[in-house]
Amino acid sequence: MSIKLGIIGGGVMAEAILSRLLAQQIYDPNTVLISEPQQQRQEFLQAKYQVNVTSDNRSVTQSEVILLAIKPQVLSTVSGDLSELSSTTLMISILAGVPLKRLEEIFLNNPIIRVMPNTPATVGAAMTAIASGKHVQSHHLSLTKNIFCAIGEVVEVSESLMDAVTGLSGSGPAFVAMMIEALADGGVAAGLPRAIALPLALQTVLGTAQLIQTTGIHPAQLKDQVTSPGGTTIAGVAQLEKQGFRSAVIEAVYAAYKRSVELGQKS
Ligand SMILES: NC(=O)C1=CN([C@@H]2O[C@H](COP(=O)(O)OP(=O)(O)OC[C@H]3O[C@@H](n4cnc5c(N)ncnc54)[C@H](OP(=O)(O)O)[C@@H]3O)[C@@H](O)[C@H]2O)C=CC1
Ligand SMILES: O=C(O)[C@@H]1CCC=N1
Repeated sequence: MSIKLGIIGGGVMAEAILSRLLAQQIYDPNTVLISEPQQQRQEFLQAKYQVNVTSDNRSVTQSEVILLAIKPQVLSTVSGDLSELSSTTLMISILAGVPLKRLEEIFLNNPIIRVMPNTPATVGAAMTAIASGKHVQSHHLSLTKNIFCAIGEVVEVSESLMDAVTGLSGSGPAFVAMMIEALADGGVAAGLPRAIALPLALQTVLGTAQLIQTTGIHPAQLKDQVTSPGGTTIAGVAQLEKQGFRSAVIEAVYAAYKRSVELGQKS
């Protein structure tokens, strides 16, 4: 069977996307080829997902779609392997920071779409932003939306916003995971067994996100609703403000954005 989806780099994000695409039957495993240097990782991916694997990036060049899922730092090395690329292959890059302009210098005539998904892809709850390059036609965009709608929500943005997207929703799962961990630690400090604290923390974050999403309430209004006069919540809120919680989160997203810009300049 011919290869429809070639993936270069079989790491964390490739697996997060692949697992969902196969579960949703967007691709048959026979039609997927992953190029990955580590033999142990190849064997793992082949055994778990029944996909084709290789260590030779050149084997992927005739795929209908190529998902570039390597680190931005190895793009130059990988581009040398793709000199025989078919000009009809749709290139989808999830590389943080790397601009379309740079990708179009490498893959001269190919349609290229810059995409920033996130790891909740594994459970179909990703947030993905996409920006199209100059050779992209409507059928390329439809194909890309079809792929990324299968792993969660999709938004089309101007490329100039992609580094900011990367700082927020690309890196965001790590920040939220730290918040969940810290909430659970707080519960443990207050005497809860960890086995109880973690599910409480998790459901609190999940439920709050659902509440804000479903009702459309502003986050500040929800905070006010929870905060009884002279009560427990305002005592906690005062501590968060004293410790610079909101500022820390803002600065985290901004630092991730700046790093995305920097990675693009180095690519
Ligand atoms: N992790 C995330 O949450 C997100 C990541 N991204 C982007 O996705 C990309 C991949 O990130 P992530 O999955 O976290 O990284 P990983 O390091 O987990 O995956 C990259 C994979 O590429 C392999 N690789 C290295 N060199 C080559 C090569 N020359 N040819 C083919 N494969 C190679 C690596 O192998 P080895 O380990 O042996 O080096 C590794 O398995 C990055 O560009 C990142 O910016 C985008 C959104 C979210
Ligand atoms: O940390 C990184 O560079 C990648 C990009 C977005 C999430 N992870």
